[in-house]
Amino acid sequence: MAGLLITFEGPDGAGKTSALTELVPQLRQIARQPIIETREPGGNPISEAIRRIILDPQNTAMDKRTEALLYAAARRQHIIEKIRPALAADKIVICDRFVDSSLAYQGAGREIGVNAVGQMNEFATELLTPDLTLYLDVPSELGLQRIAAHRQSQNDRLDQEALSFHQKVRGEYLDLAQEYPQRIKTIDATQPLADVIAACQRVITTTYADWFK
Ligand SMILES: Nc1ncnc2c1ncn2[C@@H]1O[C@H](COP(=O)(O)OP(=O)(O)OP(=O)(O)O)[C@@H](O)[C@H]1O
Ligand SMILES: Cc1cn([C@H]2C[C@H](O)[C@@H](COP(=O)(O)O)O2)c(=O)[nH]c1=O
Repeated sequence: MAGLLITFEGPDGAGKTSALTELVPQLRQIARQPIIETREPGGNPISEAIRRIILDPQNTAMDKRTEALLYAAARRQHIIEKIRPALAADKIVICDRFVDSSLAYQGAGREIGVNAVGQMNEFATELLTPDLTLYLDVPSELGLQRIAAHRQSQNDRLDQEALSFHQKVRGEYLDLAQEYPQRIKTIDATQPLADVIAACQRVITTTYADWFK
């Protein structure tokens, strides 16, 4: 058995972090293998340091290709230090964001091009692809409203982007979900959080029934 890589994706404010906070402990109770929860950019000290640089609102001078390279560099280190060893040990890795984020945010949002960003990530990941991706879909306006309503600290550099940027990001996620329907399952994240969590759990446990009691 090789491990399972399950990723969560969505526009800012879709509720991935909120959903995972409740979902992962629930899944741990019924999983037959250990679950590793992690996130991108981040997941280990080097990648978390890169995260701080990328998201720092002071870094207004950052070029969009520099940004894309930094996300890919953080991802590479994350895969080497954490994801690959966990998969090799047959664990279930649940990751908040992965390559689809780069395709949506840098490829479409920053208009670098989805193919160019995809190629760069093929180099970084050596083609490691999630087994399953849950895409939490919300209209960009709602995602941004949620962030504004619950803001506890200064917005990060990407949260501060214009609505049109976030709309391009969501548009690319919707295209990816159409292109890869076997891997990417769309969850309506405008529902109450409890329903979003239940829907995610249902998709994971029915798709990988053998992995759960
Ligand atoms: N289904 C929901 N209904 C209403 N509010 C929600 C829902 N899901 C999350 N929220 C609220 O929206 C805000 C953003 O949620 P969260 O931080 O989980 O999103 P996220 O997808 O992780 O966003 P980001 O990628 O920007 O970190 C939080 O304050 C959370 O309480
Ligand atoms: C992995 C990845 C992330 N992003 C963006 C998406 C978000 O705006 C931030 C990460 O913050 P979160 O609160 O942890 O969701 O970074 C991106 O643009 N490209 C990527 O590859």
